[in-house]
Amino acid sequence: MLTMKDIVREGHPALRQVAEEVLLPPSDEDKETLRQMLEFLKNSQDPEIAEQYELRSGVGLAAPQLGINKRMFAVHVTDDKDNLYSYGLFNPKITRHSVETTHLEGGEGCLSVDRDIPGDVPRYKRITLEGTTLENEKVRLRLRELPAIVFQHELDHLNGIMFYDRIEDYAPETD
Ligand SMILES: Cc1nc(NNC(=O)[C@H](CC2CCCC2)CN(O)CO)c(F)c(N2CCN3CCOC[C@@H]3C2)n1
Ligand code: NI
Repeated sequence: MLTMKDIVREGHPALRQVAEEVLLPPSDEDKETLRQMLEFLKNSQDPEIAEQYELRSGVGLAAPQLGINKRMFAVHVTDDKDNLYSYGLFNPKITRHSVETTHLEGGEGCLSVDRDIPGDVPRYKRITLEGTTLENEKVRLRLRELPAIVFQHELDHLNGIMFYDRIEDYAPETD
């Protein structure tokens, strides 16, 4: 099973690369890796398992965070209407997005970043994302709010972008 020791941290070159497309149909090895990533997220959201294996909780995980330079990520997140979005996706891409943006209250974090970095991370409020599932089926997802934010955070990892790259540096407010 994957644990925190498998997750690379800031400074590892994989976090700043543009990951390579996965050849389809996905190999058994790529499917196994993606399945393990999804399992990590589920484990990390189980209080007992998370405590036992000292896992930081996650709702998303991208292959570059394992030092794997491939365009694939896993998401396991529930939205405000209790809809569960649980996917392992190969070669995801955003095909449409709202002009409107949103951000996570309290900012974002990252399992590859061992420090708190405050600041709003602007994300599209709504996105349409296409990709290939673990069952090698093309899927088109229309996402909004938290799921949309999570998928955008993971897609950024496939392009070597960290959440704090998107925090605008405001001039300090003059009182
Ligand atoms: C929002 C949130 N971010 C958590 N961690 N950070 C991550 O997932 C990073 C990715 C997220 C950071 C901001 C957007 C994407 C990992 N990243 O670095 C991957 O690239 C959480 F753990 C979490 N939840 C809420 C739901 N809860 C259900 C019960 O179990 C605990 C779980 C905790 N919500
Ligand atoms: Ni991250």
